[in-house]
Amino acid sequence: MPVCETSCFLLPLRRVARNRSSEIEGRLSGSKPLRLIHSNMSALSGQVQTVLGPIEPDQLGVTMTHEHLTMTFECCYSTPAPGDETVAQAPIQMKNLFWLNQNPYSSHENLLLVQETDAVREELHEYRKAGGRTIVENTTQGISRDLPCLRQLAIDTGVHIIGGAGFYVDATHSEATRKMTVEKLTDIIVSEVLHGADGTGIRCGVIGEIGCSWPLTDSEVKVLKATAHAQTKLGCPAIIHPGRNPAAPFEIVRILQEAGGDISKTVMSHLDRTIFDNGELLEFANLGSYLEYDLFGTEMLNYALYLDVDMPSDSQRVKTLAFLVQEGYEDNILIAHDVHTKNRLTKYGGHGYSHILKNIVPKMLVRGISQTHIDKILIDNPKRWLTFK
Ligand SMILES: CC(=O)NCCS(=O)(=O)O
Repeated sequence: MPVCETSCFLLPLRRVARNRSSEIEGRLSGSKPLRLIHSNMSALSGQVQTVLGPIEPDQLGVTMTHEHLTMTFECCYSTPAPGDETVAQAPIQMKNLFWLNQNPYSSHENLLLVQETDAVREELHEYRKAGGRTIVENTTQGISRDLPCLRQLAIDTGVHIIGGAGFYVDATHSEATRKMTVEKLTDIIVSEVLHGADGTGIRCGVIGEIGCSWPLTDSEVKVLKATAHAQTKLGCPAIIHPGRNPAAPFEIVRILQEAGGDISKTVMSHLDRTIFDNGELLEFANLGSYLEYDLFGTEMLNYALYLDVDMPSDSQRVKTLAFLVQEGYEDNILIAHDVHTKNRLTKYGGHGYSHILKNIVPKMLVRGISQTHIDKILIDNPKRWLTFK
């Protein structure tokens, strides 16, 4: 298990060599052949790849960079506290919603966002009305990725949806995945972007969310290296789910860098529940990845997936964003809700996919984050990240 001492997290950023030739061929939606002439150049260069095909970056508009529209999260089921078994097994109902919001991972039913496509479709219409245009759907192998469903939702709602290539955390890796070499994993990720995933022909437009535990497992390290190799070949965006420890994002960046990854096109997700010290946050920000606060709407006392963590409130998240802007990192910030359980949907009394646009943006303005900075966070930064090199 590669556990790293603090000193190895402080390696300087390295420039990635990007001039190796490659002869990889792929096919764009509708069967146009795609040839990678140089390692980081393809027919996708300068474009963004949605589940309906490539689009111009200017079409993206307001973008949530970390959501799920259909997935299962049974890998993170948490046994209910003694005495809570009955409520945990009851169908979701009004009188249980407070309990559910405090214990979202202790109800099996709540972990099946996959059952809520109609509700999600309605929410996407609301999202468009609120000014939203694009969603990056981060569901990867292991948590029931369903690209045909994403494609249908994009057609039904007009929201641009970008699918994710690669693998979630080790607990969801199959034995076959765990046995794969880095080269094989790289081939799979590259193919999911160039040819389509899960035998569908629907192409992913980002790598990730790539799942990491704390400590990292051997299989996760291989997937990280494969992510870096695929990114080098494709010049594409990547997004990482770090393990629940402040050292995790540093270690992951080091592994990606050493494997030739492009940190400037990589998002570190879930910083809300990962790095709490402002000094440490600035140290991490200096490494050059995008800094994602993607748990907006999640407010709970006991975070069952790691009880040591005090989950911040939305007000505290906004305060951290204001701090990062004040420190000059406005070009690196991304935000989202990471809806991944039923209780987060408005159908179940949750905040839905429009909470940031309806409630958080006004709060950001009140706390001194200017409209120009908000536009960077919601439009310009996602566009830069999602555009293939
Ligand atoms: C789907 C997913 O990975 N969500 C993240 C949940 S966590 O609590 O931030 O780890």
